[in-house]
Amino acid sequence: MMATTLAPETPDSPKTGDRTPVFSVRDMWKVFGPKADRVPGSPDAELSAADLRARTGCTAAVRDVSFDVEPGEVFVVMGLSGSGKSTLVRCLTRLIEPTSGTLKIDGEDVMAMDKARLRDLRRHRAAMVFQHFGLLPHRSVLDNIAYGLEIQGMGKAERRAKAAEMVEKVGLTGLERRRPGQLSGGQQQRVGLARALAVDPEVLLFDEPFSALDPLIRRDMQEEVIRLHHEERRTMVFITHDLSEALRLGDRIMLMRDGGIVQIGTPEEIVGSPADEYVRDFVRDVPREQVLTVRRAMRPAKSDEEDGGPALTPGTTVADAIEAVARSGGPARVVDGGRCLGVVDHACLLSVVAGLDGKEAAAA
Ligand SMILES: Nc1ncnc2c1ncn2[C@@H]1O[C@H](COP(=O)(O)OP(=O)(O)OP(=O)(O)O)[C@@H](O)[C@H]1O
Repeated sequence: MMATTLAPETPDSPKTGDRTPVFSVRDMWKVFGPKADRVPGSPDAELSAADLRARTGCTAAVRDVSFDVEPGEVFVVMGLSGSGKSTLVRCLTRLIEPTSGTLKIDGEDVMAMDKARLRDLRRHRAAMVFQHFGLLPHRSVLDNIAYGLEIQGMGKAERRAKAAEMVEKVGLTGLERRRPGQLSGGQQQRVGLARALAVDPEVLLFDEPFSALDPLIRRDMQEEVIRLHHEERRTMVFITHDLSEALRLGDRIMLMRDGGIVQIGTPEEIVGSPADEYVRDFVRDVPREQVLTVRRAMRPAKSDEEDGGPALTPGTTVADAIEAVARSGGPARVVDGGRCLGVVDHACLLSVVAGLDGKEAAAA
């Protein structure tokens, strides 16, 4: 069994559990190699990746994976190269056929879908944005964006009008007539994004879309995704091997290693309560004060502290709380819906930064 931690509900993260998940994955395996379907459920399934390869010639790219993607969340799949991210996300629309397990979209069994239904799923419900944008070189920006609509059979005038809307949405106004070769990498990725958005899919799947971009443009594109997400609340599954990208974008992060899940949690849970040494190592250099919040740092308020001092929401980062406490010179209250949940002072903020908050703080 893989150790998985499911995120608890918090006021700042999308609610879980009260709606049908967009994707629901259970016990999924994808094994490449000879007689791959014999591996799941057999004693070989317990072997390490290297031993499995040596004994059977098979690679378990996805290993007994179970998780839900909730409506409206940005769900980040993170892991080192070869950990199984791309294979897993391609399995979600059966671009790669899972070897075993169950898979549902909005409660509907994806494994039972016939070819026509699957085509419909990929065209209308789950659009993919790739690292290599796959743009058509001889078509204009506008026609590239309209391409998915053309495949859907939409008439020319209608699809161009829709594409023009998307041009504006992703900040490409003025570039509609250009060919992809006349655009920068970041602009080309915006075209890829606009093309995926144009079909108005329920969920966007991003496969390392920004890894070829230089850092400043990458940052721009991340902000674009965050802005779009805030505007539309569209569900997004985002693959990256970059931890800072995962922390910036993810409502929840699923960390993979050797095809399995090591931990699923909010950025705060991953950084603040790593599931094991592997995760701890992964997050070692993360500036904790920028990810952890006062929810984790606070202590109970004494009776004379409940009314005075600055008020912070529970989602305030420790970095912002340090500034508030330094300015006021005294403790700050953590207030939610008019109720004082606790206070943060110099000592508790410092212990979070120093990584001394540990289990007692989480329990409190
Ligand atoms: N068609 C295939 N046949 C055999 N093995 C494969 C195939 N595709 C992927 N693999 C193996 O499955 C494992 C997971 O690969 P995958 O591409 O999903 O990882 P990834 O985490 O997306 O890596 P990267 O970040 O480098 O893209 C790797 O060991 C890879 O070599």
